[in-house]
Amino acid sequence: MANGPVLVVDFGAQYAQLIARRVREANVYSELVPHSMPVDEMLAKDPQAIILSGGPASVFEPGAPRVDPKLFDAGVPVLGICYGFQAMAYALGADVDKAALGEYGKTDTTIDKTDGLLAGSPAEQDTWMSHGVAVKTAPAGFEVLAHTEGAPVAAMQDESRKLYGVQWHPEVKHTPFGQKLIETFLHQCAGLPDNWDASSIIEDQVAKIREKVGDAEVICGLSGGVDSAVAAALVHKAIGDQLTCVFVDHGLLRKGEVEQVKHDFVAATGIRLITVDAADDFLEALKGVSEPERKRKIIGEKFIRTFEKAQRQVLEEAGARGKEVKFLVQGTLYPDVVESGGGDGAANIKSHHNVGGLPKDIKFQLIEPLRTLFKDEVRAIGTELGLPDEIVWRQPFPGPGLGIRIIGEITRERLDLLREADAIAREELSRAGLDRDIWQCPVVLLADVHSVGVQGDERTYGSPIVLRPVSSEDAMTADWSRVPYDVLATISTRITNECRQINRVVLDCTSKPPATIEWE
Ligand SMILES: Nc1ncnc2c1ncn2[C@@H]1O[C@H](COP(=O)(O)OP(=O)(O)OP(=O)(O)O)[C@@H](O)[C@H]1O
Ligand SMILES: O=c1[nH]c(=O)c2[nH+]cn([C@@H]3O[C@H](COP(=O)(O)O)[C@@H](O)[C@H]3O)c2[nH]1
Ligand SMILES: NC(=O)CC[C@H](N)C(=O)O
Ligand SMILES: [Mg+2]
Repeated sequence: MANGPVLVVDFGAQYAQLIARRVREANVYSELVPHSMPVDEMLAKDPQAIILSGGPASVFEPGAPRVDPKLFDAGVPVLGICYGFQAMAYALGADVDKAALGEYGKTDTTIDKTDGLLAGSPAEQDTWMSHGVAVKTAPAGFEVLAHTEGAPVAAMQDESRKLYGVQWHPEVKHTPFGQKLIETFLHQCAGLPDNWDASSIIEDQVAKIREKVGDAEVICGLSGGVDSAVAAALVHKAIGDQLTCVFVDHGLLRKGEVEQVKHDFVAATGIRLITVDAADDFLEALKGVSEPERKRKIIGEKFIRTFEKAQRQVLEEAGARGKEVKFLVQGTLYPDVVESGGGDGAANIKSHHNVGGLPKDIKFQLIEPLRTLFKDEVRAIGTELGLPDEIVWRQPFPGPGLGIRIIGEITRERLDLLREADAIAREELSRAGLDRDIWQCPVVLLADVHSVGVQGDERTYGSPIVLRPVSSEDAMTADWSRVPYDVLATISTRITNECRQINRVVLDCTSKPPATIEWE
């Protein structure tokens, strides 16, 4: 039997990685490949099964990506989802055309046959749909398993060839039986064992890192956050003392952060760490800049220059004078990549400093063992590696730090002010026991906005502070947290009393989408 990965073929879907992630959740190894990869190359990977993703195109239009029918004769189980399902049906000669009724969102679905792919499924169920094209008749050899008002064939299978397709999206949380369908496809239809979990990811990455690095020296950009701590622990497991972590104090950190990271990280991991004070350098380069993308690009470049400059000190501390540092480890996750426009056909929402903000002439080779994963998976790996809860459950803090939380130009005075307000908010949220309920709470200074206040019978004309507490699972979507009013009241009173220039505290009650978590 094949023992390669389950291949997820990306047709430009919003959530192709989400399919790969659901497969991992079913304890099966998966890899994402672009639809432009020739079928022979896909089959050369010895896939145990193939999932065809959704996508924006209409399969009958010129230029739409097609599937080579050869794929269906290879004896590999295939599941088509939405566009992937339509493309499969079209390639096998079915009638695929504009739907009589487009279906977007929750859709009543009738299951005609609870068998094979839909074994054990309730006869009526809600599914999440997003389609304007429909499969009108099933290809020869297939049986129809389900229909909806707009999709005469909403699910189909040919058990003898192990080919399956669904019009709906089983990968989204809003399809209640979605994960069950994916598990049935993998374990029952394709007969795959569940043998892939956090410890397999660790083993796999450790082997890959060892092979790539050899006896070279490696640095890791360490922020004290979850992602870089887990990446560092993983690389340390692979190459031990060849790794040195570099923590950059860019002047955009929160109150007390430098001391806390230095102490906690080394105490928890014993990994060698050097701290570089680069605040003057970063703040000089950011002088006069208010446009968020420019800030991000400057910060991304300065990080790399700082790592380059730190090289000599790193080699000295590592007892490796005369060698060079060839690799840079970063704790990049998939959301950083997709938001920076790095997904196949995905839009650039913001250039995360560690992906879209990197300079072109970077001379390090990157090691990013978490690049295809989501935060909750990374947390599971951190726990498996033995990192303490304080690190694994730390709230995210963006690499560009307070630099993207001052709306307007960054100055030392504004940073000091924001640092105080942020420290108060964090202290009160922790005191109220809300640390685990809240994913993170950006505190944002609207530096160029002024409003009138009255303090001590005097007129003031100060700037507002925004509180942005959110709940989330993976930062791809988020909701605003319903923090109790009395906690908000305490934070507001303390900030306006203790930070003289602030005369107003406001709450951001917007979900993501339409907003993002950070303001810039
Ligand atoms: N102050 C810093 N010094 C060195 N490297 C940094 C710093 N801030 C960020 N980085 C690098 O950039 C990467 C991306 O930052 P990001 O904030 O997404 O991750 P993180 O800080 O490790 O985790 P979290 O999302 O939990 O804050 C980090 O994993 C790390 O490699
Ligand atoms: O390391 C980072 N570099 C960045 O440039 C960056 N921008 C946003 N973030 C963090 O990513 C998550 C999603 O943020 P947004 O909803 O604001 O896009 C949230 O957790 C943000 O704090 C960043 N992290
Ligand atoms: N989400 C999808 O994969 C959509 C498929 C196709 N573009 C349709 O509208 O039916
Ligand atoms: Mg961070």
